[in-house]
Amino acid sequence: MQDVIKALYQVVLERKAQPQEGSYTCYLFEQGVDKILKKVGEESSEVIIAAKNGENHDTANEICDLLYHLLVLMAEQGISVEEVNAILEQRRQKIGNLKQFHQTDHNS
Ligand SMILES: N=c1c2ncn([C@@H]3O[C@H](COP(=O)(O)OP(=O)(O)OP(=O)(O)O)[C@@H](O)[C@H]3O)c2ncn1[C@@H]1O[C@H](COP(=O)(O)O)[C@@H](O)[C@H]1O
Repeated sequence: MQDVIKALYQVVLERKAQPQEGSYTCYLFEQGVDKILKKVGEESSEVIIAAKNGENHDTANEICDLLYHLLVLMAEQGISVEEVNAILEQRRQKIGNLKQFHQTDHNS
């Protein structure tokens, strides 16, 4: 999934640098941050509705729409995939260490 996200983010960055006719990504950049935020909000709601309906395939599709719009938001704000990755990795290690610490604490 990480490779696909990186590849999609590259396309989004390319669209930002080189506007193309008929590109939805370029349309979002032209409209600006408020439009991108509105789409992130809409797509989040659609994920919630699909999940409540219990249709996993629909939910997965809505998650893809949300991820795409989040990547557009990241590009608009100048946040790289590597930055998000690094934060997730730090949390994974920190929370993993904390769990280990509590387990050792309980067992001693
Ligand atoms: N992953 C996506 C992706 N997910 C969703 N969408 C678009 O997001 C839009 C969301 O649909 P909506 O009905 O909510 O919105 P709308 O009514 O079309 O438009 P507005 O509400 O924004 O006015 C649709 O037009 C989808 O085509 C995407 N558009 C592009 N991508 C990727 O971005 C790449 C570049 O696309 P272009 O920029 O269009 O060349 C593509 O190859 C894809 O990989």
